[in-house]
Amino acid sequence: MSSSASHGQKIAFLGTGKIGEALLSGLLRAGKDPADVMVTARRPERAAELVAAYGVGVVTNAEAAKLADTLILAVKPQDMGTLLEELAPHVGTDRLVISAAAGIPTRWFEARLAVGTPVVRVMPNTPVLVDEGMSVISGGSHATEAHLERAEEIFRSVGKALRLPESQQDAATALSGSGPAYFYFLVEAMTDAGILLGLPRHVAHDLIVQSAIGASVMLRDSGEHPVKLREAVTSPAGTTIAAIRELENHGVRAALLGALEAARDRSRELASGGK
Ligand SMILES: NC(=O)C1=CN([C@@H]2O[C@H](COP(=O)(O)OP(=O)(O)OC[C@H]3O[C@@H](n4cnc5c(N)ncnc54)[C@H](O)[C@@H]3O)[C@@H](O)[C@H]2O)C=CC1
Ligand SMILES: O=C(O)[C@@H]1CCC=N1
Repeated sequence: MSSSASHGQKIAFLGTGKIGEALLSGLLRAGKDPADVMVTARRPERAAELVAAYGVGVVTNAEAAKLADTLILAVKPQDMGTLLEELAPHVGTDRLVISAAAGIPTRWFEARLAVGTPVVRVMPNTPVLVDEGMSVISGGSHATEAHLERAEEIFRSVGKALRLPESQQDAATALSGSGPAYFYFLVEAMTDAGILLGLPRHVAHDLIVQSAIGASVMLRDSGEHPVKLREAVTSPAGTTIAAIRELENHGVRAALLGALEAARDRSRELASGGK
């Protein structure tokens, strides 16, 4: 991973909840100087926690706009309207505004910021906490190649970053933004299945988690199609095909198609910071 994430540039996190803190910790691990990082927080106790854990500065949203070169907005889509009202008068067009919010398009920010302010939309995911994030990046109408590279440098320091047209952001949100949750859900359900089969919970957990890690590394590194990898596990008249038949009988594939479509649709609904 890069050890020079936006070297010397000052970065502010506006909203330091789950994803904001995950990104913050990743940037610091990648070598970013805490003196160049600031956060904003609504509650003083939260601010104190972040200072104690990371040694970064705490500022107000307006101060962040004045002090930081790059502003990473990581509040809920529903809170973005209030944040922008507070922030917009202080953001110069020489700042880069990066939004990590689901759904909200760059044009929504551009309409609220001074004309010409560069905006980049990014959909990261929580594995940025372990430097295995997947971040999808799209530029708004005033974002130059240099702005996109600055955003890429930040998000590459905590995993992979991929540029996609903004029209594909809602789909990317459904796949990689929410994606880790689907795997956790599966692991949780399969651990319960282990309990049903009589294994102690910690044993079931360890068996499934290591299987997930092994399968993930093979998916990434083997160059094989997932169907091939599954076929290699599925012995004739064996155990795996008995399980696969149950999954097919219960429409798990169709459920996944429907689930990701629902996530994509919800992202679209959040386009205006909706409820
Ligand atoms: N959690 C995830 O896996 C991912 C979340 N996102 C996006 O990141 C954003 C944040 O999501 P989470 O971290 O899950 O939510 P969260 O609720 O954990 O964090 C949001 C934080 O923003 C703070 N906040 C709200 N208004 C503020 C304001 N005006 N000034 C300063 N701080 C303020 C809240 O106090 C809270 O700490 C959302 O827009 C979401 O769509 C994107 C990718 C993945
Ligand atoms: O659930 C959400 O809305 C956020 C966006 C992607 C992952 N978490």
